[in-house]
Amino acid sequence: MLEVSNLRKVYGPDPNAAPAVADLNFTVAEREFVSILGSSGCGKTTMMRCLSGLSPATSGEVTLEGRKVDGPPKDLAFVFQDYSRSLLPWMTVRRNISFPLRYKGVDRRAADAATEEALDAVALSGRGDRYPWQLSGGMQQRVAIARALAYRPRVLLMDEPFASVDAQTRSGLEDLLLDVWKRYEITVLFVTHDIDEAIYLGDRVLVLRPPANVGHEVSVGLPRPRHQVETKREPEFGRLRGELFAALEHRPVAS
Ligand SMILES: Nc1ncnc2c1ncn2[C@@H]1O[C@H](COP(=O)(O)OP(=O)(O)OP(=O)(O)O)[C@@H](O)[C@H]1O
Repeated sequence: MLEVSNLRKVYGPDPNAAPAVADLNFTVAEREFVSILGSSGCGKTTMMRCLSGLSPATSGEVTLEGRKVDGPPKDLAFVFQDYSRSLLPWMTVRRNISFPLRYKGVDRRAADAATEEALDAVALSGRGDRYPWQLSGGMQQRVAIARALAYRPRVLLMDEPFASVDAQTRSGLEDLLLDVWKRYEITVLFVTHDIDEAIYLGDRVLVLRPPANVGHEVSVGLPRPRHQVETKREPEFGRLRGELFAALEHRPVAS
């Protein structure tokens, strides 16, 4: 459903300058969960901005269900790392979630219903009247996820969304994400620095090498539903971790 073909992105006016993304090709199937790993500065955020239509590609293209992405598609939502900047502090949690829906033209009743359902999905039903700054970091990130879900996207792009929360909150958010991914039947692209998180969540893991292109790819055959302790104890989990670690280090990958 999502196809990236020969994507290239060069910042600045000189097209011959070093690209942030070059020769990037991959496809994502409907309802697939694809994790993306890559070293710092290799171009992951740039790639996500091109996929979301927020940043124009220098060449190549991204298509979503056969249609070229040349601006933010209405079927797509994104959640970024910095929730403190993505939520509007002067609006209540409920308004933060419903605002994009109203902006999209959804009528008030439907927007309110979608907002309540999304709040419930992220276990924040009782917090709709709070302001973001009255919530913990993990709760704020759940609001950002609820906002994306209420929007009813078919594709969800997430750029290191759990990087700024503590380890325990993070595992809770991972399981919440897997739950809503299944329930809402969405397609997810999830950028992370964390090898374990990439394996735990994904159907597939892509390793980007600078300038962002797919240097290695693994399919994750671990059964679902996944379990934070049991899944990570599986020998296959350990094998994948070793393979991805070597791929990130640009070492030959043992098969
Ligand atoms: N707006 C910009 N203008 C110019 N260069 C940029 C801009 N944004 C990013 N870059 C450059 O593009 C390259 C890739 O950056 P990008 O933020 O996409 O990497 P990343 O893999 O997401 O990094 P990190 O994991 O540290 O967030 C870097 O060399 C960066 O300096």
